[in-house]
Amino acid sequence: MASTLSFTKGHGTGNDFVLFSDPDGQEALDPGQIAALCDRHFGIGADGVIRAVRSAHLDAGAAVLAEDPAAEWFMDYHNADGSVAEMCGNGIRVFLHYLLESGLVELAPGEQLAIGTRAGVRMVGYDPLGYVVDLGRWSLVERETLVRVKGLPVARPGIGIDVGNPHIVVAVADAAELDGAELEYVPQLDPVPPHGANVELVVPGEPLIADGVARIRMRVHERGSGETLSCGTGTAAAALAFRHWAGAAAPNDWRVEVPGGVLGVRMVPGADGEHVVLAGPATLVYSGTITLA
Ligand SMILES: N[C@@H](CCC[C@H](N)C(=O)O)C(=O)O
Repeated sequence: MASTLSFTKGHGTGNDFVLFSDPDGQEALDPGQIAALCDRHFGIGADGVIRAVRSAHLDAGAAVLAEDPAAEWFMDYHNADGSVAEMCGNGIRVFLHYLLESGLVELAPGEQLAIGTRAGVRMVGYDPLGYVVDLGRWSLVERETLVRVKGLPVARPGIGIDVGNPHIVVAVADAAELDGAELEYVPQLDPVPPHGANVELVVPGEPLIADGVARIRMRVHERGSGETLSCGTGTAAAALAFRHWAGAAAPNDWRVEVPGGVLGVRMVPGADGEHVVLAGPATLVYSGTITLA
């Protein structure tokens, strides 16, 4: 039977999402419905779907409530093809904006809110410069992957970075090579990582470092969504990979230019190890209703 869904369309630097609220966990969508909503010709069109559900009403919510009982809301994120992802850095920043605009939470500038995700609890907040998320502890994956991207002359080595979800970052030769990559096609990975990966291509800014801030350019092919205009966790992974390559002289403050805008990434000390923090704009574009098949 057909039913109606009230949704809001939002984006962070062009990485776009369909958001809806389901506080009591009554309206989980199946992968086919998610893919239909994200279809850019026959649906609303988006890189992913985000359901706002109380952690108490979701199986995956038990672990986040054990980690932090304050994590009342869970960001139930799905990629455009209907697959589940552990984390979405742009999505969680847009999610906070949506929770605030919908009146589901109250938060003053500079305060932080605990949000449940499949990667664990993440702290989010906002200030006059944008919406900010602490992506938590990151890790380097001890495995080099050979990445073949259509439009690039040779396969290149990629470095694995985990920021709650998996990424492989590849340094390409120059801006022309970055622009020439045909990222609408799925990159070929060897070996294939156990859960797949988002693939980021990066080049240094000119100059790489100015006034204590490092700048890079990035394009991304997202697992489950294809090429997107931005990927928040991807920009964090790209900055972390570049800092790894650049060595001790590299700063902890990064600006990552993506096709949809610029995001800020900062590495900060945490009680449990180094954390990576992502900041940038989050926009709600319109709200509507749609009939679900
Ligand atoms: N766009 C997101 C990442 C979304 C999930 C990703 N496609 C995956 O499967 O891991 C971001 O802003 O981080």
